Amino acid sequence: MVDKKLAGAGLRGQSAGETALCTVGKSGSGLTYCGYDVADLADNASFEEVAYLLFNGELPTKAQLDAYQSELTAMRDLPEALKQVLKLIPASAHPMDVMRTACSFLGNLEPETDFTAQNKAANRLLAAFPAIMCYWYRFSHEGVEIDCTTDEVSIGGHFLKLLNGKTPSDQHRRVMDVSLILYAEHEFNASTFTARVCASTLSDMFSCVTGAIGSLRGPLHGGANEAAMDMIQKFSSPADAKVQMAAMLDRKEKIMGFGHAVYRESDPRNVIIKAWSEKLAKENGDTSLYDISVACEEFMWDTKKLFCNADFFHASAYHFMGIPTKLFTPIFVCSRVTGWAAHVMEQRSNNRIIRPSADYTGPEPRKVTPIAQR
Ligand SMILES: CC(=O)SCCNC(=O)CCNC(=O)[C@H](O)C(C)(C)COP(=O)(O)OP(=O)(O)OC[C@H]1O[C@@H](n2cnc3c(N)ncnc32)[C@H](O)[C@@H]1OP(=O)(O)O
Ligand SMILES: O=C([O-])CC(=O)C(=O)O
Repeated sequence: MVDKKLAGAGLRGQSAGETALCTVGKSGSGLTYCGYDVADLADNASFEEVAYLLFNGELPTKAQLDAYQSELTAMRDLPEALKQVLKLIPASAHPMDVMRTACSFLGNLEPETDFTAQNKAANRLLAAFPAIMCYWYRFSHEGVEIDCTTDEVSIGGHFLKLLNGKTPSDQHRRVMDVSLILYAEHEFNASTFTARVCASTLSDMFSCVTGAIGSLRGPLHGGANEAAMDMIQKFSSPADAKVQMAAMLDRKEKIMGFGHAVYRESDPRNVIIKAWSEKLAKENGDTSLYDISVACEEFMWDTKKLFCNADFFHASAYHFMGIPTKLFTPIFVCSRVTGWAAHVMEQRSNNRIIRPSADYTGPEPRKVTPIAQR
């Protein structure tokens, strides 16, 4: 019998194509990238190794990784014209709109002229996104025009240094690295499917990624980490969290950061980022927000059998590292661009335009009544 939750609207439970990139809810802990368990990658690899894996199908050797990191580092700076555009975007804009506009604009300046340039386009976006986010944020919020290059080797460290203007701790660098690994790829989720649909028309990489950013922005998808933060900050204690969440459920509100379209009992990314959130809370000497988050997790499981997805403990973990809440979902972009681009490449390698059918529910065929008689 078909699981009710995996049937019905939203194409739930239906296969919409093939992929060699990822399994969700199948083997190992429930999430694999090119055959590697995400927990194994989070323990034993860097985000750049994962990006290389997604783009090439195999983990790099040390020499390949060094070359790849050098290539990415050289692509970090932003063109002057893009900086000018970023300066025009007001502080009141949502950073996801900034990411979408900047991605699209970079596609005007450095178009992917043909598909032989797809790796270059993907790597350019991967290298440039942290600077795009931080250049706009620091100019619009602090009036500072930052240098978009840093001496940080990792993308996570580079982002933290651009954001704070100082060298991050090893611990914060590592948490960012793990976070970027956890968010990198997730099969046919809404934003990746957007990218694949766009790719299936033989469109360019920048258009595919721009569309994907728009899909990730919503609170039912990547926007949930920001929404979860807004929610937990309103709770004054674990007991208050439970009272307020019960009221939210009575009002039939969705609790952001809980539930999943595919996983049924847990999201394997949660246990990993939750452990880092706890470590960071202790390091900060204030575990109250972590304790509130744990109370939310217990309450949702006890009352609704709903579990934390990848987004929930990312909220407190990022918060403990001093990252502004509105940048939470853009960080997801900095990571998921690897999965999106890998899927675009995969779609192109065996393409047929994605064009499903619809079940018609409208009126029976009828004749146009002349406008004067309607
Ligand atoms: C990285 C990511 O993108 S992970 C997802 C991030 N999104 C969120 O955290 C937003 C909150 N969660 C949700 O809205 C949903 O769980 C989704 C969008 C992730 C999945 O949606 P669906 O596949 O439709 O969920 P599912 O079929 O499991 O829902 C089962 C029931 O639980 C309810 N439910 C699911 N999640 C939640 C939630 N977070 N809060 C309250 N109720 C929920 C549904 O409304 C549904 O109730 P019903 O049977 O009375 O209609
Ligand atoms: O798979 C999904 O539907 C959403 C998700 O967890 C992700 O994109 O990481």
